[in-house]
Amino acid sequence: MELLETINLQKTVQNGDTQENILKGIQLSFQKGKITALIGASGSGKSTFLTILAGLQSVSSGEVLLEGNSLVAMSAEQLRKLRAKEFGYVFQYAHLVPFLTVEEQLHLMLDIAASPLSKQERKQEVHDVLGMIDMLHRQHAYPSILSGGEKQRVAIARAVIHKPKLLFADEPTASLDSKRSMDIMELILKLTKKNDITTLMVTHDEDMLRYADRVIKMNDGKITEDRTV
Ligand SMILES: Nc1ncnc2c1ncn2[C@@H]1O[C@H](COP(=O)(O)OP(=O)(O)OP(=O)(O)O)[C@@H](O)[C@H]1O
Repeated sequence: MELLETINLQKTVQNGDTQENILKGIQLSFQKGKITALIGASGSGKSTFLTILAGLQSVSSGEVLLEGNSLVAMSAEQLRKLRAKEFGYVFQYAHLVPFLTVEEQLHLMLDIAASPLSKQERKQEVHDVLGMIDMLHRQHAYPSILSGGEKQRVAIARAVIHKPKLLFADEPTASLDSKRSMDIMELILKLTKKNDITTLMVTHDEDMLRYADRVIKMNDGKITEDRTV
């Protein structure tokens, strides 16, 4: 069974007097552990598609199946639990909680995901992940003193510390220069491959495609290219 699958996925929105079809029957499946990059012109529907798969937006018709279970059929509460436990999110900006230290950001995520780890195991896990992102020296720092790249490293650690099944990344490197972008992608690769996390990433940056196992191109709400790299 595929990890994630969409069946004839459609999204229609009301723009003034007109109805606009922004996703026009998308049929795709995603294998476990792979990194898929979603590319395409501005307005082609990439973020809409990503946020629907991520359980953050509803469909107009069609299905989204996670290990065969319909996200469309879930109640708001079921979806909230699923998102907290099985999904991780990274956006263009880190969106760290300003009044929590670096290590507290990670502990908070383990709390939200209702991690089965004991207190001691959680401490160890946070310590290990901070080591992996080279941020142990900043564990007691607040976000305001961190650089853009450091903030994004913490955001990525926070997105995967609970070992979600899926990581959704919407332009995770868009706010960074090319060296830092590559560092961030290396980190995403390292952390997701280690835990067999499946990654879906929207990007405008051609240089980031080298980190993907698969590249899907969208145009006007449809898939126009799908290649394994
Ligand atoms: N809730 C909404 N109401 C009305 N129109 C919407 C809504 N959400 C998205 N759209 C429109 O649907 C189209 C697709 O938007 P989407 O954000 O998915 O595109 P995108 O490919 O991610 O674009 P970009 O690369 O610029 O971020 C756009 O024309 C957008 O204006």
